[in-house]
Amino acid sequence: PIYCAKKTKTHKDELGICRVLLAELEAHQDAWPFLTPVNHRAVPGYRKVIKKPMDFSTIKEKLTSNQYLNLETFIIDVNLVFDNCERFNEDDSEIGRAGHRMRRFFDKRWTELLQ
Ligand SMILES: Cc1nnc(-c2cnn(C)c2N)n1CCCn1ccnc1
Repeated sequence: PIYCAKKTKTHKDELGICRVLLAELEAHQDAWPFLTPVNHRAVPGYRKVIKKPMDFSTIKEKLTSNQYLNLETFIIDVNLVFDNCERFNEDDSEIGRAGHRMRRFFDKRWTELLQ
């Protein structure tokens, strides 16, 4: 059609996309470092270095308690998981590599879902 309005997504549509994306992140084989909050009592330096801890279970709790205004605020929290991982872990480490793989997977999936 000549006139093609950009279909705006309702809040419900966006939250549906967040649920799909989070389920895929949690199911990913490289998700294991990010499934639950880092135990900062057991990980020296973590609380000092990482000002805003974030993990997939916390994101799920925020999603189910309607704390995300839109897809963007959800994406900000997911990226926080990966940015924290990069800050605290060497690129050439098990957890560092898992973080890079998960970020690449997430970037690919949300751009696909938004097309
Ligand atoms: C996420 C994340 N970023 N850094 C760590 C971590 C935890 N301990 N150490 C020495 C790190 N560098 N994590 C959490 C990884 C959670 N984990 C570790 C083994 N199974 C889950």
